[in-house]
Amino acid sequence: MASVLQLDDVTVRRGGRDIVSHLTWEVADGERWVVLGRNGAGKTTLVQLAAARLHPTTGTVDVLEERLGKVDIFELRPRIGLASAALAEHIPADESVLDVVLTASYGVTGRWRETYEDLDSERAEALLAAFGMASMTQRTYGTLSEGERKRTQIARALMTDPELLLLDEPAAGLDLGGREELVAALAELAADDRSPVLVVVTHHVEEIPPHFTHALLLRDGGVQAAGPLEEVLTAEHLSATFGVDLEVAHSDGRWSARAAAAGSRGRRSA
Ligand SMILES: Nc1ncnc2c1ncn2[C@@H]1O[C@H](COP(=O)(O)OP(=O)(O)OP(=O)(O)O)[C@@H](O)[C@H]1O
Repeated sequence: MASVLQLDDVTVRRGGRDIVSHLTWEVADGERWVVLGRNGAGKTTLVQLAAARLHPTTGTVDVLEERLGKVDIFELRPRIGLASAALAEHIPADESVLDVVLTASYGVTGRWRETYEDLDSERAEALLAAFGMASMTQRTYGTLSEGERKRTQIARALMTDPELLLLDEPAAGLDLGGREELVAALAELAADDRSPVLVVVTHHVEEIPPHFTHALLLRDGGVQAAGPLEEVLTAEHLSATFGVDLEVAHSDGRWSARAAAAGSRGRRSA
């Protein structure tokens, strides 16, 4: 299987501190990854590296078999879909939902003088429909609920038909219904062979969609554990990652975790 992401002994130094430290991680074609870790663990920094928006201080990063520092990043970036809070801040509130998705073809936010082909519009509409937004394409982005905004951002990230899709905390700020709708949409995406390789950052194992295959647990900028979900999402690994004694459960493709009951140390599930 082709390597989609290959980070080798990567360190990112900021403010005199290593915020990612000697990190090695490989993602292959067809895989669907979740990245978990406590606040400040380095998840967003890792996504920035994978999105070719940040270079490592030391070590090497290959994205879609292109080495950062050697490849023209403006040719590489359209092959990568990214949805993050930082990018969403640049979406104008008065932009129509359809244009939010359509402008991704030009790597811009905010429509100006670009001309779009009918095929582009059809694709944008189909993507919005796939995320339950068919009836809202003419609404302005500023009038959407947080859940609707998140689904619009993912449709936008898919517009360029990327080979790698990176979603940084797509469920942040959603209510329970919104989270479940998003998880269902991501499960459908994950189950489809034609989908890009997926990497989703989250704080909560409850947000891992069915059909996801692998997990990376980050702690203090390094790898706590990485590999197939069932091997990585153990009570031991998650407890070490979050610094809390946790119990983990898994059923019907969904995961949950909570603080271990007093006296339950040593008889954790999963
Ligand atoms: N430019 C910078 N200068 C100094 N420190 C930075 C810089 N950017 C990030 N950091 C620090 O690096 C650490 C990792 O940040 P990052 O945003 O990658 O974490 P995260 O795991 O995404 O956190 P969260 O879950 O809170 O979003 C944090 O402690 C953050 O304060």
